[in-house]
Amino acid sequence: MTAAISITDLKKTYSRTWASPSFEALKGVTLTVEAGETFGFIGPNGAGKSTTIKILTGVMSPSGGVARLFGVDVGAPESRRGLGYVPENPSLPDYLTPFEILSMGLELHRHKPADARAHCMKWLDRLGLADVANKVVRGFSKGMAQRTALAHALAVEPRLLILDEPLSGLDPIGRREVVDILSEYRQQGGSIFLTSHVLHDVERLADRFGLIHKGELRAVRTPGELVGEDERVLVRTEGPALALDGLQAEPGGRWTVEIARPALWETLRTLEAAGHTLIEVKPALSLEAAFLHVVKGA
Ligand SMILES: Nc1ncnc2c1ncn2[C@@H]1O[C@H](COP(=O)(O)OP(=O)(O)OP(=O)(O)O)[C@@H](O)[C@H]1O
Repeated sequence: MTAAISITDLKKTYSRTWASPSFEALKGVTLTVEAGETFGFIGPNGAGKSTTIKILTGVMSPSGGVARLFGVDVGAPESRRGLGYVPENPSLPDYLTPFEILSMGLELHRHKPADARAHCMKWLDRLGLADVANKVVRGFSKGMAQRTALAHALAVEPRLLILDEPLSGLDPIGRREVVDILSEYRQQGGSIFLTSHVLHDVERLADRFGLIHKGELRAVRTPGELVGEDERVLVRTEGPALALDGLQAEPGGRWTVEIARPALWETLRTLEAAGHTLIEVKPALSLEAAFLHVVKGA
């Protein structure tokens, strides 16, 4: 089957301006995202994530290499057939309503559901926007704008969703809802390419992660591989204060401590002896830990 995304030796150099020298933002990235796969593109600020997405979506051209969507070079407009794209800060026409924006999306993509009105309302409702469906988007919060852009992308029933930091403007409940919606899309066979600074946000969603740093793809891993590589665990408890290295207070008498895996049982015994109740133990799958580990080992 043709890959949803195939990128070979992709390069981007931003040309010199009066204020700054030329800059190599992508130094030859190669990766493949299979149809039906969810790929998390993870990296710190300035790593080259948005540059990659802008090339994939035809917003800018590469300086070298090849990128294809479903086998079609991204330079050709046909490559964007069936593509749903949500940029990091979606700029919506602020004189339109969410309903009008979704309706326009259907027209542009020539997507003709049996009842277009009901179809748009279904997606607005799904993204928690039914109450504001007919209000102009001027004055919407970043989260609401992001939800509108996501509803717009999903309403065209895309075969590929490209999402730049889709969770960044959302509160924790919003994040969970959007992760659920994306999981559903994925279960129905959709392909997703999404970026994030925060591994934790996408850990439930992605089949594989690509770790990008300074314009280079340092590693591609499954969540299982990352957890296996991570030798640190996070313990959360509730109870009285005690002297324990690295123990940090959270609101409401709760505590967290990140420790090396071999120290787990001893730490648990210490916390239990101090009268603590265990809330959770989980791999300390922080971006930093996983990323440093992989980069060091690469
Ligand atoms: N138009 C531009 N001109 C010059 N340099 C640019 C331009 N756009 C991006 N860059 C630089 O290219 C590098 C990669 O930027 P990019 O936006 O792709 O990173 P990112 O991984 O998406 O980061 P963030 O998480 O902050 O969005 C950064 O150092 C950035 O400053």
